[in-house]
Amino acid sequence: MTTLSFDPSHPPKAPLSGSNCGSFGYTTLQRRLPVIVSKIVDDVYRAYNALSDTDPLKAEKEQEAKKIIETIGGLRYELQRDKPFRPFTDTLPDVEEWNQTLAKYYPNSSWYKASWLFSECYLYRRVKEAFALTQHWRQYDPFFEQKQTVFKSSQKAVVAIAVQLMSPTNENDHLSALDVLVSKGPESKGTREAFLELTQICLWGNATDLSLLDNPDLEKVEELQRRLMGNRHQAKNSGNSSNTNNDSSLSTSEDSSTVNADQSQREHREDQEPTELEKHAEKILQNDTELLWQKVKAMRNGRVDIILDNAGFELFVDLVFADYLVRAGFASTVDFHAKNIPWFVSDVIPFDFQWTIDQLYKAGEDEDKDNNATDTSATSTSFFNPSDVNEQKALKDLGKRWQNYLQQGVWKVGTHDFWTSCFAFYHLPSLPSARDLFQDMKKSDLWIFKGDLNYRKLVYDCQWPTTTPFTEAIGPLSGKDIPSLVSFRTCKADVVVGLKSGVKEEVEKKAKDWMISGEYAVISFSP
Ligand SMILES: O=P(O)(O)OC[C@H]1O[C@](O)(CO)[C@@H](O)[C@@H]1O
Repeated sequence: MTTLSFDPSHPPKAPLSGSNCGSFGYTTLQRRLPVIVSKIVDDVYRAYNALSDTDPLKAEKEQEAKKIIETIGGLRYELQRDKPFRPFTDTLPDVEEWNQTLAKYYPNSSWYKASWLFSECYLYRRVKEAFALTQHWRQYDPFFEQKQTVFKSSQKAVVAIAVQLMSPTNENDHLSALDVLVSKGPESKGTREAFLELTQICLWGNATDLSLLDNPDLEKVEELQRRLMGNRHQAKNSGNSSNTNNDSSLSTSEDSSTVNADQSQREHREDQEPTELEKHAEKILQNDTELLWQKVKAMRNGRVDIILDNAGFELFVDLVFADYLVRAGFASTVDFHAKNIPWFVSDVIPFDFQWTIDQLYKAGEDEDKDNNATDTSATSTSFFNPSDVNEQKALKDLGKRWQNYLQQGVWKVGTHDFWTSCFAFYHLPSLPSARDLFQDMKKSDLWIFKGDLNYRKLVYDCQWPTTTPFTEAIGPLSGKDIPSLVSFRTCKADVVVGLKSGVKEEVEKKAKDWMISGEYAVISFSP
């Protein structure tokens, strides 16, 4: 392996590490990861118990499943006893790089000695190894069921957004709300307002990820989404599934085609309570939305790359945002980057991506089976099943539109081992194994990084003072030959940069756990 221009074990500042007692890294290694690992054991146990007696390979599958359970149990033991890292033994294409990195940069290192970032990535790669060493379970995603369950609890929010985007704005009008908004062109007020609202929805979609919720309380997830999408739900719950919701820019501006009407609605709104999204805007501690808008506004038929984070509701709102960029004419292609292997519990793998779109266009239809890699999960009714025909139609239309984007190459979904390596994004321009990815991504106009882990990898997960400029913390990624990039991230790890002086002290007074609770966020832009 060629020598790296940045030694992954020596970031530019002291790394976050499990060795710092009381840090979130420590809590994660001590408490959170053992729970996550135990849930994998439970999942595999359930999966092999659900194997059909008529399956001729049942005995073989069962034997392999027991081996996986034993291996994962061993992994938990190594983690809890802080045993030294060992090399990987499977034959996946990234093994050589992992093993060379371990040997060169982490000799004699272990879970609590290494950086938190490395240890955590190593753990998920070891989980993959346990499955990769089998014949029948190599494609199995032990997190799929959890992702599915939580996404199901997002149905109300998903339906509400779909209805808002897809419903005609009035009876004589066949155009959907989003189309009306963007039909006035990129410079129009409606297009800008839709942008402002959708960036926030896209941002806060990152607040409910499964690795943070050890025991996801589905009611809490729903409540959070209800609060964020508050005004949409009020409209929906009052039986109004078309666009008469006055508090949302997706339904107000220009949908009556007169700016005057829009203005009077805005004036009327001034007397009202701020919307939930407006209230949440105060919690965006670095908010570069305006800089991002200036960039996006100047783009015509460009290329956007979205480095995805979580499946479920977050993926859904990412797709909504990508749809907006296409319909407004800012982007003619969107390249989505998913993970190659199950990662940090709820990260999107390509199967999740297609599955999500499938569930939308199949809304309300009966179907036979869902297929994870084994025959263990079966459902007899469709995943989304709203009783209202307009709601069903909105989901279906959205799903069909997105499927068309995929078929026409407007949207592309790719993976690369770089995203599930141990490397921080500092290494993207210089890592030989990522050269193809980097060369391709350089053709883009804008990179959008979703979520906490991507942010940690952007800023190398180290102990930066919070006032460090974002462009400094991302090192080589702020270089001249790199496209503009933005990170949409709710804060779930103890590293935050880009704050004005005094902000940290202020927010600390309000919430001691502000860095890790997912309640606060940043939208950080690098031109
Ligand atoms: O899904 P996200 O937003 O990348 O978050 C991943 C989570 O996992 C962690 O990396 C730790 O397990 C946290 O930093 C973060 O809360």
